[in-house]
Formats: sequence, C-alpha cells, structure tokens
Amino acid sequence: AESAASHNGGRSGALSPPTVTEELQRIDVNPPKGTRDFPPEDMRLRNWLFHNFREVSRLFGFEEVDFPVLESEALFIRKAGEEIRDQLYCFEDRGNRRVALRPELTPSLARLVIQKGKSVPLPLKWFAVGQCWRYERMTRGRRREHYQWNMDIIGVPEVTAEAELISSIITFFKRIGISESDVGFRVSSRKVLQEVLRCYSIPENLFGKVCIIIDKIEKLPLDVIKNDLKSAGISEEAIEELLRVLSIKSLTELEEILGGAGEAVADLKLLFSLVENFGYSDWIQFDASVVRGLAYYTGIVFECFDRDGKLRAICGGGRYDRLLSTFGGDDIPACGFGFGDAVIVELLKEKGLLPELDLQVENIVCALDHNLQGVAATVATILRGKGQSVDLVLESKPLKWVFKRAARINAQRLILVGNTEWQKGMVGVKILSSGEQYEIKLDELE
Ligand SMILES: Nc1ccc(Br)nc1
Repeated sequence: AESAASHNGGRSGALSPPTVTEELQRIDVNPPKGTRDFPPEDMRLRNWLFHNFREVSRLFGFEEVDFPVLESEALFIRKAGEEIRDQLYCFEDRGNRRVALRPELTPSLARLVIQKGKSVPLPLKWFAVGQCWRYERMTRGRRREHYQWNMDIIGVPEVTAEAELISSIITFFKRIGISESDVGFRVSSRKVLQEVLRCYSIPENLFGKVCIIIDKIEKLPLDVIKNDLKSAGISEEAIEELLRVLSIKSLTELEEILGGAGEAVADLKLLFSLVENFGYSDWIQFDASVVRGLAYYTGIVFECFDRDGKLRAICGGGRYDRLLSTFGGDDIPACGFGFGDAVIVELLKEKGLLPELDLQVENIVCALDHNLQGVAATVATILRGKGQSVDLVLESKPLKWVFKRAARINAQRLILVGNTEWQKGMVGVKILSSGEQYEIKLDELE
C-alpha cells in the first residue's frame, strides 16, 4: 500500500483517485510579489557581480561581515520622515517582538561595532553583501528586495576615508568596463546645509528632517518642498537661502557664499584634491543639491549617476559621524556606501557590457553498460579528486541522449566507460570541440 501510495501523488490510505480539486490545486510557482528567483543563468550573473564586489573589497583590505536579515525594528525607527521608514518590512513575531527585514545594512554594522567595542581596534574596514527589503505598495510595481554591497570605514574622521571609498567604487567600475564617460559622482557635504541652518539659528534636531525634505527636491514640486520646510519650522528667509545654496555648482562659488573658514568648504576642497591624487577628477563633480535620503549622514555625501540620465542612482553613501552615538555607542566617526545589484545590471545592459557566463563542465562521464555504473562513479571520483568538474550520467541512456546532454551543459570532454576498453583497464575519451578520440588507462587520465 505504501509503495502504491507513493505512486498516486503520495496520498496515503485508500487508493482513491485524486479528486478534481486536488489535481487543480497547483501552488503559485512564482516568487512573492517584488522578489526574484535566481535560476542558473541569473545566478551566474549575480555571482559574477558579487565576485567583483568581493574582489575590490579584498584589494582595498576590507574584511567581510554579515548580520541577520531580520533585525529589531528599533534599529530603523528614525523620526526624520525617511522613505526607508515608511516602507519598513516590519511585523510582530510570535514572541511579541517588533522586528523588521533590514532595509539597509549600515545600522546592523553600527550595532556590531558597538557590540564588539574595544575588542576591535580602529579603524575598521568592513564590507558586506546582503539582501535588503522594503514593503512598497505594488502599485508602483517596484522590487521589494535587492542585494547591496556596503563598504564602511569606522574610526577615521578625515575625508581620506571618503576618498578611499570613492576610489574603491571607481576600481569596481573599471573592472567591469564602466568608465567616467558612462557614470559620474555628484559630491557635496551636509555641512553646507548645516552652516546655512546655523546662520538662521535653526535647531540641530531639525537637521535630519530638513535633509530628507530637500532630498526630494528633484521628485516633488518646489512649492511642496517649501511647504514641508515651513511646516518643519524653517523660516521663509532660511528656506530661500537654503534653496539658493543648493543651486551652487562650484566650490569657488560655495566658498564665496559660505566663506573659507567653515568645515564644509575645507572638507570638499581636501576631498577633491585627494581624488585628483588618485587620478579620478574626471569621475566626480561638486553638486550642492546632493543630500541623500538617509537622515544619519552628517558630512560628505555622494551618489553615482549614469550620464545618459536614464537610470536611478547606481550607488550612494557618505559620512555618518553620529550614528553610533545615537545607538548608545561611543562617538566614533564613520562613512560608507551602499551599492545595489539591480541598477548596475540595467547599466551594463545599456552599455552592452553584460558578461558571457556559460555553464562549463569539464567532463561528462557515462557507463556504456549498466554493470559499469560503479566504474563510471569511480572515474568521476578520480577526476573530481584532481579538481575537475564531472557530470556523471546517473541512468542508462542511449549515446544520442548523452551527446545531447554534453552539448547542453557545454562539456569539454566525454569519458565513456565500456566493457571492451575496461577489460584493458582503459576508458574512451572524446574531446567534444575537436572530435578527437582515444583510449587511455584510468591512472593516466588527467
Ligand atoms: N532600502 C531598499 C530595500 C530594498 C529595495 Br528593492 N530598495 C531599497
């Protein structure tokens, strides 16, 4: 009954035929809305992308870290009106804890740095590649998950850290064939806004909220921005000055307006000179309107854009010197960036730079007679022991089927185990690209 049951769809007990509804009850085979599967060809591209993320991180001496995709919701509750908060994928677990699927990696990194405390001497150069989530109403049909590459330097107050991070991103672009004619960095500092707000005695605790409002300046009508700033308690005069400063397009002009004594101008001048030392001046430009949409940035901020203007920001980051102390940690300076796995693929498609990543198996091994299946497995084990990939044919199949599979998996070599050859301790080898074939002793196979 048991074996028969296994043949009627695994239903135990009476051998009644499946009812119509049971047969029609096929699960939804698509992934949840806004999420992606990675079948082999997509997984090869993702692995190629992540390999380049990790290779650049290694070249810059960064250590890989990771955190749970599920975090306490409290890590992401900030009161500055950020989109990331509005779209938090959060819920109450069975222990009545408020938890969230992480929307970004930086708060988790800050948590781990505080947890490690003095046991991890500064500076820290950590990187992570992790899936991040948002719950957005599907009306906009956007994704709800993406993978982010994050690089963070913890414990360095100087802008040499930001220069290093920008250099690492440019190194990544160069590795995959993207040049300064394809993309650029818009760079500014939140200290520009801070110095304006201070001139108008606007309290520091409004700083984050003002930045989040201004970050939407390209997406919302100007009068909405002005109303939001007014509602946040910013005077009309201060609003006019803020908007004037945000339209500045050169450091020289910025210095004329803010004066040369402030940190904003000093930081930006030093950053641009450091980036020039790397030979990367053509990659970056000052743009006072760059503020980024995360409340915790306190200094240099940057984002990378495609010069054709067809895509959303490719990556972005900046300095966040107060984040650790807001979590109750020491006052440790930090900066970092996030680089998503989706826009970069759109850019590579646009530029015809997607890599050719075919499956490649070195050997397909097949027993010509069923009684030689064990020998075929031994041949596979020997080859694998030599570091060679082997697709072992696991069933009795006609040779035509084997050749068809060999072509589909792009095998380089067909190893045939047949009685005639095996009597002599030999196996048959066929090089599938040239058609060359020969017999060889098993212990000479390499
Ligand atoms: N933060 C975030 C998370 C997930 C996606 Br898709 N985009 C942005």
